[in-house]
Amino acid sequence: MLTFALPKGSLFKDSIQLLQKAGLDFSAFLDESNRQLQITDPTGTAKALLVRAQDVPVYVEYGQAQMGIVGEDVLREKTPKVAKLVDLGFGGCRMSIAVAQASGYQSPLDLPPHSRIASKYVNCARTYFDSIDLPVEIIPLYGSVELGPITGMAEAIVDLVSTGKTLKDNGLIEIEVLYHSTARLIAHPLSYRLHSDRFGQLIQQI
Ligand SMILES: Nc1ncnc2c1ncn2[C@@H]1O[C@H](COP(=O)(O)OP(=O)(O)OP(=O)(O)O)[C@@H](O)[C@H]1O
Ligand SMILES: O=P(O)(O)OC[C@H]1O[C@H](OP(=O)(O)OP(=O)(O)O)[C@H](O)[C@@H]1O
Repeated sequence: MLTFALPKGSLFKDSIQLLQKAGLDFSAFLDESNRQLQITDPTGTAKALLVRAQDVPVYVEYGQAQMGIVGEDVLREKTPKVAKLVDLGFGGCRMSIAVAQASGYQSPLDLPPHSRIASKYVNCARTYFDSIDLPVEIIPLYGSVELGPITGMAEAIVDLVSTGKTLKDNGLIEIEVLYHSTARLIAHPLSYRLHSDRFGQLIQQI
């Protein structure tokens, strides 16, 4: 039986709908009274695990799930050993650097050396600032990263932007886009090679 790791949160509903179009029904996860974290499709041919977005590649890398759906941002941050199969087109957002509008910074190069940068994406942030040779202190956070510059804890943030509303409502502006991200279908590399027919059929349907 094929097992999928599906992300809770922003990508959840689109992931369920996509698999429904491919003939796999995991809509039981949409029922909020159901607290099961693992369900089997009514056809009995596939199973899904409901996990945090950041944990999807972990289940796929370790082989507990043969396939998963996860944002490109998580793949760049975690660099897991998984096969990247298809750009699914939903979950569009960008990884950006933002600062308080009042700070006057218009480019990352305006940031003073040893600035503090708050982020959930510490590796993406580190890679970018290394690439421009600017020494910075990265402050790891787990959410509400926009509070970094507002409270004065950090000069800038590296975070996802989609509509831009969170930045706007908190008086922040984007000064650089690091990359664009959408949801990806990923697979356990060995399973993908061993079951290429089944995977190929499913990818066609998706
Ligand atoms: N505002 C957004 N608009 C569109 N896609 C987004 C947005 N924020 C995040 N995403 C995409 O959805 C994925 C999951 O994000 P989500 O916010 O649900 O989880 P998370 O906050 O990163 O994880 P967790 O809540 O488990 O810590 C991200 O990795 C990204 O690819
Ligand atoms: O540009 P927008 O459409 O406003 O979306 C951007 C917001 O979405 C994500 O936050 P999320 O909802 O995942 O919250 P968290 O990072 O604080 O957990 C991201 O970290 C931004 O805060």
